Amino acid sequence: MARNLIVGNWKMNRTASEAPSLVTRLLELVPAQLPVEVVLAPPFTSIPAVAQLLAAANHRLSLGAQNAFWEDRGAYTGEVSVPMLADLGCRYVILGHSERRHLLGEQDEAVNKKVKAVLRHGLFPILCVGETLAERQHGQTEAVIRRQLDAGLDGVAGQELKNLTIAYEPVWAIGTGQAASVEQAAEVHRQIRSVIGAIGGMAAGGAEALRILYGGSVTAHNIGDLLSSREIDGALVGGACLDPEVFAKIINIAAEKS
Ligand SMILES: O=C[C@H](O)COP(=O)(O)O
Repeated sequence: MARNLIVGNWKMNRTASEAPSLVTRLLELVPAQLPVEVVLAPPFTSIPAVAQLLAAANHRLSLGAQNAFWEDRGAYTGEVSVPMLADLGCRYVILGHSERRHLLGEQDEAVNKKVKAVLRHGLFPILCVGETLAERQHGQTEAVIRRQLDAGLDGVAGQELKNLTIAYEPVWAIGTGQAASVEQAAEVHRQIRSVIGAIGGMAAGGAEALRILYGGSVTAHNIGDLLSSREIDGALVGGACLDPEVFAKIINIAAEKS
């Protein structure tokens, strides 16, 4: 498994008719074999179109989703289950994104059920955690991260943690153009590693293999510096992944750093 992981979270952007031009251009710009793992996470409606293009191009890019429900099937209007995503070829599922927590009221308990459902079906959850600006200013960053990890991973067995990726996304850095500094990100990544180490009952350093991504205003200009820190194992990219030229630059810089 490649150490670095770059995930493009399209959020609620691009229709299914618009998706192919973005992906086709990206595939032209990025080599088929990469020393870095790349995941495209389009909206649910574009997943089939993107899956088809990736399969036809025989490219090693993976597919991800931006959310999933915890039950497999049933009367849950508007929800999409993990088996439905697996059936479309999704490998990763982003969970607990701050936009879902803050704009849609998603609670830790729901995030936890989703993490467990994704693991149960053999897919890979990307659990997002991060503090607001007010929480950082009040010195609560570590406590917030610890709460989100403890609650989000409640009941997850130690051996399942190897399939988990964490994305540290300070809310104040998302879509603002003001990314966290490498030092700020690395400090929180160290805290995350220590919390996960404790949850997994690992000895000190045992959580070293855990992949922790940074997200929040990642660009082609700052990805190189971010990945120079050994604490940062990749990026969850929002706005910049919608421009194939920029996203390809990010991927190619990450490949050089791998
Ligand atoms: O999931 C991606 C993050 O929310 C970051 O978004 P951004 O790169 O537009 O700041």
